[in-house]
Amino acid sequence: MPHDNLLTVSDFSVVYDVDPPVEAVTDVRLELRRGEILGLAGESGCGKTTLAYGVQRLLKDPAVITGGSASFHDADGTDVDLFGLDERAMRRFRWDKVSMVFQGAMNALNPVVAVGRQLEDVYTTHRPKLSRAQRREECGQLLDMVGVGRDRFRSFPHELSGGMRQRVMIAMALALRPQLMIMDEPTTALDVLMQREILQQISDLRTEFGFSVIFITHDLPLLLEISDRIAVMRAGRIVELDTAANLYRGAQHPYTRQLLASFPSLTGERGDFVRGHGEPTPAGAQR
Ligand SMILES: Nc1ncnc2c1ncn2[C@@H]1O[C@H](COP(=O)(O)OP(=O)(O)OP(=O)(O)O)[C@@H](O)[C@H]1O
Repeated sequence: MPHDNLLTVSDFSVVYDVDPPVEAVTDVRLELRRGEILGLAGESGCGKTTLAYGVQRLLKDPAVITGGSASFHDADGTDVDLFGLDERAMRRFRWDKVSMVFQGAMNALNPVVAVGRQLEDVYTTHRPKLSRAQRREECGQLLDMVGVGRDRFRSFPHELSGGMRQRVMIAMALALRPQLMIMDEPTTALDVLMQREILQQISDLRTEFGFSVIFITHDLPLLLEISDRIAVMRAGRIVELDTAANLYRGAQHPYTRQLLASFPSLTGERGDFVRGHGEPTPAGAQR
């Protein structure tokens, strides 16, 4: 039986070794459940990206992991100590188990290669045993799943809108069926309608495939809608972690309340945080 959690992070700390040193993440404890969408909220500079990249050991100098551990509970029943793997094993782990979609990802596509071909390359590199026909079929399915459509296989990036290109990147992130997807402001550059459609799709795909998502954004109203649970970070620490519904209805920490109150769409006329008609419904509130 696989562990209920996918990832356990304990007492994790990261310092940027500059003068004076920046304590970007301090003593973070986090348990990510299998199949959940966990939102990471907090103001710019509070350490969200450092935390998400740090547990995958993707940070470079001057970042120094000064303490803590991270354990990945693989669906096959094994526990992987992320800070104990050598570089090679870590690279393989990142490809097989985790994938990332970030804000500018859609601009990372090669402009002179058709998007389907770029998707196919993921399989050529990482699933060399697949036949060409199998690869093509997988790519077609993926393009359909993310709402691009397999008929766009031969399109070049410039022939697709930003939203479509970002969907192609999501297809790539899904290609190897990761257990964890880390999304860092993946829809921030897109218009609201496109943003909504993509988020709905991510949520549906998560239900279908059972992967977990760590979703990073400073857009708290959006997190309330799509997350199962939300961790609120401030100055490198998680100050509150609860279901979206509980945070929305009764945040405990003054900073969380302050953060909620800073979004006009969540506040009343006097700027208080209130619940009312037409407000976004937190994901967890419907269950
Ligand atoms: N290379 C670096 N050198 C020094 N300090 C850094 C470096 N990268 C980040 N920091 C600092 O570490 C802290 C956390 O930054 P981080 O990018 O993790 O925050 P964030 O919450 O993801 O912010 P944003 O939403 O703006 O991306 C900030 O104070 C930032 O200035």
